[in-house]
Amino acid sequence: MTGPASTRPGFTSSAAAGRAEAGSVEAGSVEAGRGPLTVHFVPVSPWFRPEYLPRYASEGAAGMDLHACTDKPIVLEPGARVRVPTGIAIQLPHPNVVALVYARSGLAWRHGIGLPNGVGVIDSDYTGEIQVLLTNFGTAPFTIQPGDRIAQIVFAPIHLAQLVQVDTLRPTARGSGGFGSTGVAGERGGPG
Ligand SMILES: O=c1ccn([C@H]2C[C@H](O)[C@@H](COP(=O)(O)OP(=O)(O)OP(=O)(O)O)O2)c(=O)[nH]1
Repeated sequence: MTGPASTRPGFTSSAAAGRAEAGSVEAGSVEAGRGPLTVHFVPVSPWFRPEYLPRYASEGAAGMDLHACTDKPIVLEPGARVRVPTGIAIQLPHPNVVALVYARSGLAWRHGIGLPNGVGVIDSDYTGEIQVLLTNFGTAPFTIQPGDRIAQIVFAPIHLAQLVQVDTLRPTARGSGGFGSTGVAGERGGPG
């Protein structure tokens, strides 16, 4: 049974997932952080298939899942790292937009698969293939099959900062305290 059609850009129900076509990401406002964002993409791999197009897996998902676009499985030994192609290159519409590649928590929890770079930052002027760096932090070899959803990509507005030197900074309660200065117990308060 098919549920009500989603109006969310980039989201397709599993029934419709296979119908997504290259170039079919919907248009919308390009204003950063203000709703739908048009992101042009081109398939750049001979192994790319329409079902590898990133999409939101649920109506409220923040990230689109990225698929491994490979011709054969990749075996990731414990401690090893690999660069997994996704088969697509994107054009971010504005310098104030960034795409961020994050781990999938299920892979991290179940298999110890994470990103050695923490978060992948896709610059607005990068037009190469998006690649996902993965490390096997677990204890058993992990096999990535072609088409597997290996990470997720989040589009976010950013500020481009201008650094201005000043003599002093505005006082705050925290001041220079950091790196655990508030302790770990439920109630806040520094150690001792
Ligand atoms: O997980 C990632 C991280 C980066 N990139 C691409 C997009 C990004 O715009 C480019 C450069 O990434 P970054 O700035 O993190 O790399 P760098 O080590 O600083 O290299 P560069 O000197 O090329 O900027 O590589 C990916 O495809 N996946």
